[in-house]
Amino acid sequence: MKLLVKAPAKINLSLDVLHKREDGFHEVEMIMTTIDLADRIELQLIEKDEIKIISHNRFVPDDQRNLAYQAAYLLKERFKVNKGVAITIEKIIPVAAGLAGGSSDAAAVLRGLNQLWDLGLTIDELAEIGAEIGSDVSFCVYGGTALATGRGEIIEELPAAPTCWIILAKPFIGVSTADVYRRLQLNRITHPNTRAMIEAIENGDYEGVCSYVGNVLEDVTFSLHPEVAQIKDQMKRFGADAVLMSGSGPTVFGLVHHDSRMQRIYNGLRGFCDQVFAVRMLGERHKLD
Ligand SMILES: C[C@](O)(CO)[C@H](O)COP(=O)(O)OP(=O)(O)OC[C@H]1O[C@@H](n2ccc(N)nc2=O)[C@H](O)[C@@H]1O
Ligand SMILES: Nc1ncnc2c1ncn2[C@@H]1O[C@H](COP(=O)(O)OP(=O)(O)OP(=O)(O)O)[C@@H](O)[C@H]1O
Repeated sequence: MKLLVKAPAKINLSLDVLHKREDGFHEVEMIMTTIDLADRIELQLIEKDEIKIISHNRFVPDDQRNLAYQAAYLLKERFKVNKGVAITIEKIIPVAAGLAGGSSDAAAVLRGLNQLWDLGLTIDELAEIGAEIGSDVSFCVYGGTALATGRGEIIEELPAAPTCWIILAKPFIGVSTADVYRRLQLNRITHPNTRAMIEAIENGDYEGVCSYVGNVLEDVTFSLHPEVAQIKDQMKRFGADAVLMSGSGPTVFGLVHHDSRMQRIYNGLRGFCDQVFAVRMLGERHKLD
């Protein structure tokens, strides 16, 4: 038996850090939304009682370091499943890019194996299990648009953000999320206005969304990799309505309303970025069926 599951990337429309916690993680307030840039995951039941990862991307581990493996392992152990699965990952989302590629693969495996192994878990239960794998996995289990708090695993659904083009530009570098959080200087933060962003989303106010984007991790990554700040400046100069780094970076995204301007920015960036995409937001939560 075989199942195909989509694993969409996320962007952070805003990312605030409130304080550092006793457990070493940071207390965050993030507005996240899924976008139409997705890995494709194929799950196939196999005879042998093992978890097999197949990926043709040299940056993606094919063993227990893979978050998709960890998702399958958690379900298998917890629910005493004695069936094997082969997980083939067709990687479309850039790796270590701030787009939650690995987390989304793990979330897709949780949703898919819930079906394939007939576990009958609710989406909330899957999200709770996801939090054991990584802070972004719970959000990825749900998808859509949400406020994420705690270390990122407490999810409150929001209405879909006003629709527009998302232009993504990733320079040829990877960023370590742990390193960026470690270097963050909490006393130097200018906090984004998360409440105003939520209100703008609830009112379908595109200009409001554009004016309240903010990410406190930007300055850390900019100081480590000045080319990320340069891409942000370029995208602004080409005329994006709002520009922000996603997560811990290095991917920078621009919000753009008009098709013609999207095309101009896309063409302009392709000259000097490793990867450039123009996609839409997904808007809707995943459905379990
Ligand atoms: C930057 C974001 O991607 C924004 O969505 C997330 O906050 C990070 O999510 P993630 O990559 O799933 O993070 P995890 O795999 O749970 O953690 C990676 C490392 O980032 C740091 N980390 C992560 C989340 C958080 N709220 N505080 C942290 O300090 C911790 O050092 C942790 O060891
Ligand atoms: N399924 C996977 N896809 C990609 N990378 C994975 C996967 N599983 C584990 N990894 C490892 O995780 C590291 C970070 O990759 P990932 O693409 O998930 O980062 P990210 O998009 O920055 O994540 P986030 O936005 O959640 O911080 C990679 O360098 C890779 O070694």
